[in-house]
Amino acid sequence: MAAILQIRDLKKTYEGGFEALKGITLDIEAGEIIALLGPNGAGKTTLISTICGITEPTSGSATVGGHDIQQEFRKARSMIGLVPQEINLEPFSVVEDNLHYSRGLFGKPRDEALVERILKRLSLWDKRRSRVRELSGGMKRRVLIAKALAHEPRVLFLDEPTAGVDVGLRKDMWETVAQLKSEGVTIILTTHYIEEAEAMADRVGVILKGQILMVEPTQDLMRRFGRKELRIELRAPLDALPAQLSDYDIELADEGQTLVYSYDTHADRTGIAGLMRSLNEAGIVLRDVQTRQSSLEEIFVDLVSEGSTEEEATA
Ligand SMILES: Nc1ncnc2c1ncn2[C@@H]1O[C@H](COP(=O)(O)OP(=O)(O)OP(=O)(O)O)[C@@H](O)[C@H]1O
Repeated sequence: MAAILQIRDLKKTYEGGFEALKGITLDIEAGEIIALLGPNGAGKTTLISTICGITEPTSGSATVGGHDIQQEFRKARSMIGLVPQEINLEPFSVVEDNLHYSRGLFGKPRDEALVERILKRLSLWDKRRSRVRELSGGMKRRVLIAKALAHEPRVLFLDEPTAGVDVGLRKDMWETVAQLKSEGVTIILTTHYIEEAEAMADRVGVILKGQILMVEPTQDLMRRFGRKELRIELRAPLDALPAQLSDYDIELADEGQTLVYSYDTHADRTGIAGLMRSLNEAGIVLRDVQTRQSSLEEIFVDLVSEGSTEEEATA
């Protein structure tokens, strides 16, 4: 099946010559959630704005449901719901009017039942007659999502949906997104919160300086780049590593009180059994052991710093 969103060598140079997108190519399958991760200024918003027709690409192309974003703009755009980073709602507007109005803009007939479903799904039903300015920040964000869904898009862009939202509401938002996915909506979200990508996304795309560094299933990314650490707390501290341990990728920490052994989570053999035997032979007595998997955050920081170094090296 063809990808619902196909992006081909998309470039954007802003007036003044700044290259915000340097050739993005990406396929997104129907029904998946993809998180675009990248530091400030990486080009995430520019990518979304270009696909949504807010910004003109300098070159390259993209299709949504087979419709070219430039040649068939209206068809492509009607398949997209956009939840912008900024809360751009009219403060005096009534919540439900935003949905009816947005549907109208896309030339779709008024549909009370649909608006009711969307508002209920986003826990906004009892606020339907409230004015936007009376709502909390988190509620306003939900109105933005509700509004973006009013014309029944198949693809939803969420540009930093939980920026400035407290932890409880953030989890709430994740549940909403998971529910939308279960209804077949394709979701592309940008985020600074790595845990958000980890919790929600099927795939993660890392964007840096207008380029996609990599796109991988979230689990694969963590397995491939993630390392695990075995931290062994010792009964008595060591001054130096004994010779029996010289073959292991091992370090002393906590002033000799802890041995830290790093190993590949996807290797056939972790070497842990051998290490335990060697410790025994060396007469080292253990007090406690713990394992720790590197987080997506650490992987991301590594990837971004590697990406910057490579770019500098080739510049
Ligand atoms: N209209 C514009 N004219 C010139 N430069 C722009 C314009 N809009 C964005 N840029 C620049 O393009 C780069 C990418 O910006 P963009 O907003 O796409 O990044 P981002 O990855 O979304 O960042 P953030 O996470 O901070 O939102 C930035 O360096 C920004 O200053």
